[in-house]
Amino acid sequence: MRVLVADHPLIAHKLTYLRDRRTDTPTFRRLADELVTLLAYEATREVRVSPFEIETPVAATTGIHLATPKPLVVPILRAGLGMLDGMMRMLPTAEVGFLGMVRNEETLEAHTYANRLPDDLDRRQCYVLDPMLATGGTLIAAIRFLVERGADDITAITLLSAPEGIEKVQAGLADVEPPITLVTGAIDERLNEQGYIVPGLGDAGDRLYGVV
Ligand SMILES: O=P(O)(O)OC[C@H]1O[C@H](OP(=O)(O)OP(=O)(O)O)[C@H](O)[C@@H]1O
Ligand SMILES: O=c1cc[nH]c(=O)[nH]1
Ligand SMILES: [Mg+2]
Repeated sequence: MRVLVADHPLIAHKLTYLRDRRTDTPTFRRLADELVTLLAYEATREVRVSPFEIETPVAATTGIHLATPKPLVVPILRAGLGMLDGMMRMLPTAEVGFLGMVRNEETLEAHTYANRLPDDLDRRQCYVLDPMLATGGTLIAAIRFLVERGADDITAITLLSAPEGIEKVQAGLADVEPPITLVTGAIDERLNEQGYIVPGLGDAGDRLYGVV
């Protein structure tokens, strides 16, 4: 897996306010939305395009547009939904599929409770959205799901990642053939005993949806 940390002062600035426990839910949501648009710029560098003929008021020219089949954006419910609008602003014609996954707070195992994805993802480029990569269990399960259905190029976008989780994803997907890229806003210090990212931002789902 290729790991890209989007190293930019605007991203670090917005992440600082996102982390701050004093940041209220509406501001948290807005910052998550803004951050994903910045991360999407890096994450879509290799989005597939095809030539497209147009005429400007001055001359005929060849431009590009998104190739078909269109990319698939997959937010992982619940917290990944907070990144969907920002991503769709960047890729307005992409298709959206949903995966509902939740971590068991004791065992930290990821459990899939909802799947609304196309059955056939043959040759599809997929963008997985989840703000947090902690132990990595959720991302491994989500990526395996997509690969089993034929996805041939997968980019995960996270706002924060833990070093232990990145290592686990590398090891857990070592046998997976399609190229996998992780674009993240920052790699934090570590996980704590409860599997939370340190310093992190707390529970992303709770902070996005006002459960405190
Ligand atoms: O890397 P992992 O250890 O698997 O943890 C990361 C997952 O935990 C959070 O979701 P959570 O299970 O809290 O569900 P939620 O989005 O509904 O809050 C987060 O949004 C990731 O999906
Ligand atoms: O720090 C963490 C780890 C998992 N899920 C979260 O929402 N936050
Ligand atoms: Mg949660």
